[in-house]
Amino acid sequence: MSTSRHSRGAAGSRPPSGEDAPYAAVAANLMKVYGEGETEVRALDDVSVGFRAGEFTAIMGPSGSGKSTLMHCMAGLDKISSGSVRLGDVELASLDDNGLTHLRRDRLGFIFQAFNLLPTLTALENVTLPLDIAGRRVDPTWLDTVIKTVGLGNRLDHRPAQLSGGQQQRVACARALAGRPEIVFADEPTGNLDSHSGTEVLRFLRASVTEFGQTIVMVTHDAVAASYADRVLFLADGRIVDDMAEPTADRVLERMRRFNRKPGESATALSALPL
Ligand SMILES: Nc1ncnc2c1ncn2[C@@H]1O[C@H](COP(=O)(O)OP(=O)(O)OP(=O)(O)O)[C@@H](O)[C@H]1O
Repeated sequence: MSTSRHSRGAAGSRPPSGEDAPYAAVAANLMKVYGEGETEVRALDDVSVGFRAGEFTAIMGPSGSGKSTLMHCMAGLDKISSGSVRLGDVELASLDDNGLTHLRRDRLGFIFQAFNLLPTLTALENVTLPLDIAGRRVDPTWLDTVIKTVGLGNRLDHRPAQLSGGQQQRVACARALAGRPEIVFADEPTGNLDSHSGTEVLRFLRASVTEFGQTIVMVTHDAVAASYADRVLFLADGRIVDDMAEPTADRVLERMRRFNRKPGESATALSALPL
């Protein structure tokens, strides 16, 4: 497995990220409880975290640790039990359902594992659909840049069924970026792709951060995918238990293995275990 990082280097046009960058989203003492009484589950247990503008963050952790719940709460897709979530200067709890719908539509981009393209529309129509629905003007120069970066040039007239999985996910990536969202939330974007297509999608996400200053938050189970990020947050039992800067696949894998290790067991004894 490669230990290399993925060219996070500062491009000339890149806005400041790192310690000085403003936060695109902040959660403070975030709690999310499902059910009650004996069936109560604390999916998020007092989570406080900030996502800096222009940074690519991966969220990892064992199954059931709260990754999807955190992403859904940050994106206004799920109501929180207590605490606070702010996107830019907007407190999500202050918005009603209509306000949340507008916020998601106008300020956020989404990429899902299952592409979620409309089968009757062409690739280009899928890319511009959210803007068309919102009645927003498509910036032709920006659209051109996104489509070139994602490498879809000669397939814009194709319908999803005429595209490979990797091409469909690249359409979904272009759709997420077309409206210049403040944050793109990606939920296992490479989960349905072979490694070659997955690499193409991850390179595009990386490039959109490095070259355009996009902010991305991505849930993944894949250490290689996480190594494209600037930072990896590790969740366990609804809490953030680690925060790794400039990850490599090997360091991420080693950290994930520690979740499976019983006290006293050595790293070598478990190194052959499948995750
Ligand atoms: N709608 C729901 N109702 C009840 N419990 C839920 C609901 N959604 C999630 N949970 C519980 O909350 C906890 C966190 O779930 P979540 O889906 O966020 O974990 P995850 O880390 O994304 O898991 P995976 O890697 O398997 O997708 C789990 O115990 C899960 O069973």
